Amino acid sequence: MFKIGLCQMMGSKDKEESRAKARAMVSEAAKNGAQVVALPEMWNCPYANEYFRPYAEPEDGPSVEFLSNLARELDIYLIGGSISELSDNKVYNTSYSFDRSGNLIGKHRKVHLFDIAVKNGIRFMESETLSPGDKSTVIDTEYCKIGVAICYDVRFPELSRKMALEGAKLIVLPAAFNMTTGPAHWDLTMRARALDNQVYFAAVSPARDMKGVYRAYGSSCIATPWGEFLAKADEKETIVYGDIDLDYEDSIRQQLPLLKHRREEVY
Ligand SMILES: O=C(O)CCC(=O)C(=O)O
Repeated sequence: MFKIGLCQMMGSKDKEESRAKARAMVSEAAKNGAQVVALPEMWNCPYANEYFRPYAEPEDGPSVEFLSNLARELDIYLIGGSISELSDNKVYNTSYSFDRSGNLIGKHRKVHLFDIAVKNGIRFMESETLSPGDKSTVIDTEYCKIGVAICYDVRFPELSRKMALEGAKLIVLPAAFNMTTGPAHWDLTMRARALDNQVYFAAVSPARDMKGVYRAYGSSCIATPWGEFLAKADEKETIVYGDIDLDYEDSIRQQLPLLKHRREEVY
């Protein structure tokens, strides 16, 4: 059993301010006993194509160093939301994860780019500026294996299934759904990925900024292997906590052995 804390933070256009906010919220989560803490998608960059390249940093840039130091100082596992990464002149939406000593133990580049145009709703074309990653990501911790994916990645059940089959007991999703697809699909999708893989599924959004360039749906949440919400936020800045009970997960998997009943030869 361990405690996770999801920091539903309000980012800023000013990177220094975003770092200060992240430091304050991650520190509070650690003080309140969270051993694994997560930040949202693009926590230090406004969520719009025009900002991704100017805000992008290489892996040896200040934001990765900041996250590593924070994990070490607070003695926690930190899933560092996502930031804009610059590599070989390409820009990626990338999540870095750290152990208690601040070592980088995982790097996930968003695999599925968010290119959608919903009638009378949102249009967003991440592929205008971002390049996709090409790997799934499962990190090893002293508690369990943790899968990491980013936002739109949640819509592709194959990715979560792959991580579950690789042993992930918890999947953490830095995400920033919007006010069109959030109300329609957020709850359902997070609970479905938890239920169909019998994992804990934790999604961490930015808080909703009514003055910002993007209105995030908020609603950071933890769904259980039984498909229920253990905890869920509204749209305001807050920290969501939950106890990840691996014995409970095992017992669900024993009582309802979905993963064992798969018939891969049929499909
Ligand atoms: O899938 C959605 O509806 C939202 C996805 C998104 O906002 C993202 O990938 O950043």
